[in-house]
Amino acid sequence: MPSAQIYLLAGFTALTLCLLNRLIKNYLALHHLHLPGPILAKLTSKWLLVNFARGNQMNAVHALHLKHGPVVQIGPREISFSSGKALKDIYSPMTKCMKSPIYESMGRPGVFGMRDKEQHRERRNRVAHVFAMNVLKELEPAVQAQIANLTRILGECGGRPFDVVKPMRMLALDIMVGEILLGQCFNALGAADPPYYVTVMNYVHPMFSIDREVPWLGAFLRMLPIKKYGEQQMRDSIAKFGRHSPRRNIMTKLIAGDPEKGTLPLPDQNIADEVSNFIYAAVDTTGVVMAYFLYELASNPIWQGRLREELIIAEIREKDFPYQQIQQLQVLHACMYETLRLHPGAGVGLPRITPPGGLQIDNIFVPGNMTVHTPTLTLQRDPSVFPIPDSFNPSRWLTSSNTFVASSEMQAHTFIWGGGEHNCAGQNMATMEIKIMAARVMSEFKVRVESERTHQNMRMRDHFVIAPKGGKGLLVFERVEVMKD
Ligand code: HEM
Repeated sequence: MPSAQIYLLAGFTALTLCLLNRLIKNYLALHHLHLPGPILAKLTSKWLLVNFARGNQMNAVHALHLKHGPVVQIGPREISFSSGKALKDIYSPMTKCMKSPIYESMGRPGVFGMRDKEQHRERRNRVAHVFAMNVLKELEPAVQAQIANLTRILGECGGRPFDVVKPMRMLALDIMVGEILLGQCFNALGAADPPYYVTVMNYVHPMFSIDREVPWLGAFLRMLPIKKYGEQQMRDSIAKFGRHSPRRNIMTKLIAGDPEKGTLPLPDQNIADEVSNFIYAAVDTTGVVMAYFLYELASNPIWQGRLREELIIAEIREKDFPYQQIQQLQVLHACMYETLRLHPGAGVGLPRITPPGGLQIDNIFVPGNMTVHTPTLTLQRDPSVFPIPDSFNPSRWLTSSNTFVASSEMQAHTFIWGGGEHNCAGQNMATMEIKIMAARVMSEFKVRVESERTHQNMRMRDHFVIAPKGGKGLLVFERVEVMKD
């Protein structure tokens, strides 16, 4: 009778053969294309997963493009393209690519995670009314009040170093989730402890992608309280205000539907799902971009000066910061675009799957069911389109008479809000918040970086959404002298 060692050896050999078989299959999947890329990435998707888990996917892929050019293989069945042509092939409204399965693990089935094109189109139409410009107008007073709260806190700091990272996230939470989504104030900005589900969100980001590779962890994800958050908030809203409340927030608007267009409200469960996903889509993206906006202005006093000059000429402060006018400011727009070029909320490629019959992408025929993407960070730092790409230079977006302009090449290499049918539904809301914040803060304060440490801390990492590596960024805000006639 064979001994236990022989069984063990047989088991080990079988396992090794299985693994080898898998690695060889992986290696051969795209071998005929002879693409550059790390050998490990061609053998196993764990190369990308490890980089993701370390918050290093965006930087690792960017480094590969700098080394190898516009096409690199980053997984056995995964290719990253960095040209404007590829961007069009993968993400245009007519593309045959669809969102990759990873989106199904990003929260609950809502407009963000829906992969089926028909289903997505129907849902997007059903929620579109809450993102309309007239809704923005109604929401402006609440946004203004929250940002006035920020400038009050900055004033109270009295020139002491102020960490912009956590407060900007809390501000986005107060505005996006509190005021805009739910119509109730969290007062997270300035609170000693953040609301509980912020802590949960910190874990959710990395878990999403781990769920892609280690599906049993999905079971754990489904147990997190963030999943139930939308439901509780919706029940509270209906109990407090009824189903036909004239109150101005997205929750009440979703519950009421869009009577003007005859759009019926979604079933309650779907509303809860959407609200839960909007929280994910809205808070960290807007919060981190605002933090980087202040950081870039602090690092570039010349642009701070030019922006302040524009604000003074337009008498924005005297007129109490009306968004209708802030919206028209060209230097402000250029500064915001330049911030988003360098620090796109989502800097990694947004993963898409090629159609079963394959697809020609930037002169390469990619077989069906492969993951393809265009990393936003790399695209927006293409030196042939944006010279000296790592430097903050809003003048690349401005004519000599300070009019915002983007050449067709620049447009083709800008992917701040995603594209095609999946472009960001909340981009107007985010823009309003970012611009009012910058206009109010720059009208009242001069800002500078505290020390070299700030630059180190603000270097970027990402877990789909970008974040500062050091988790904080100390800036010093000092009141601007108000000129009197
Ligand atoms: C600076 C802030 C923001 C940035 C940079 C940003 C960026 C993006 C990007 C790149 C996408 C495309 C994702 C993909 O295709 O995988 C997206 C989608 C989306 N965003 Fe935003 N976003 C921001 C703020 C917001 C806000 C405030 C909301 C409000 C709820 C929002 C709601 C959404 C939704 C619902 C989608 C999914 C759209 C769809 O697939 O139909 N975003 N966003």
